[in-house]
Amino acid sequence: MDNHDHLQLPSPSDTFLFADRRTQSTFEQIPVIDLSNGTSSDPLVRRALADQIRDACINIGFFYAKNHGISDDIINGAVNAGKQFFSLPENKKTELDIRKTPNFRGYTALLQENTDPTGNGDLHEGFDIGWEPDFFDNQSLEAPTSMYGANIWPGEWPEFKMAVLAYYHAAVKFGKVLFPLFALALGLPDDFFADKTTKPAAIMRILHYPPQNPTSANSKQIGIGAHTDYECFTLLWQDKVGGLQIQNADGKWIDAVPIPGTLVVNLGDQFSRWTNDVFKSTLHRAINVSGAERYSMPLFFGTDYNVKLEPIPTCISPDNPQKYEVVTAGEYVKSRLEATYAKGE
Ligand SMILES: O=C(O)CCC(=O)C(=O)O
Ligand SMILES: [Fe+2]
Repeated sequence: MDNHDHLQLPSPSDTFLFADRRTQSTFEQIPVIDLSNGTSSDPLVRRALADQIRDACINIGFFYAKNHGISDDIINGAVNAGKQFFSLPENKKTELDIRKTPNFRGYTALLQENTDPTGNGDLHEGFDIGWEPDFFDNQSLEAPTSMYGANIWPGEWPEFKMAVLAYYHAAVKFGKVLFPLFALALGLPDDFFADKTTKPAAIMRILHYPPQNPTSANSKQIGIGAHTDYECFTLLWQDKVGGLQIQNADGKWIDAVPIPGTLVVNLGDQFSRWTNDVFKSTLHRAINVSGAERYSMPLFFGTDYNVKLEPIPTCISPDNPQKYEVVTAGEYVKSRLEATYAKGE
């Protein structure tokens, strides 16, 4: 006997037809999910966790993950490295201009990005890194597409690289805990995404949002314009300042207030495509009217470049026919990134 008698595994007849479970919920709150058992092998524990994740994904597209296992030291190391980097003179930062790299790595200046196509540029600056083969194994630095390949780093500053990579590794590791739970949440085998995330397309950013005048908060220039993310899911660390907002089905902006010790997890458009919109990639934006500098660190976790974003059969029904043409994950993200950076050219 164990203490899970009250929990039931789904019987085969319960096999979810997710297409019929989509909701248009008008959420006001974002749930907090405790991931301390995220790596448990107990099927009942995993099922219970996956059920919470499924509810959040179907109704909201966002949740807070607590007990994610990334230490404060690692988080603070990366944020502080970012703060120091952003305080460098502009010409030092633009030496690493993201538009000079073929694989979207490096520095983005204020207003250089335009995440909402109707906006006039985003009021943040950023520094981006991504997956390099050496991070996880000894494969050669073959670059099958321009999305892979080396990062660029500020010269003669090894501490910066170490601190940022330490967070990167830790966040990727946590992402690898979540992928099987998302699979379970979709009624799929635990390892459904394993062979699709061998070279994970995981771009990490450190973002700096200078404060903006509250009276301009509805203008076309905000911290990051309204958008959905491009990959499967995003892990976002945010500081205590606040400013992230999420739109519910009524069009109301709900504050994703900072909760210390948590990461915000939100779904992106790769997952909308896998699930034919059953899992929501919810519109969000950030506006920093706090008067203080704001820092955040998103990590966008997608599948390997060549994986096709084919809808999962249980997410299709006569009432929810296939919505998206099948494209590869990498080409999809690349086209979205190109559009985001087109403004500053
Ligand atoms: O900084 C934030 O709170 C949100 C960042 C974001 O939405 C993004 O980078 O896609
Ligand atoms: Fe986002």
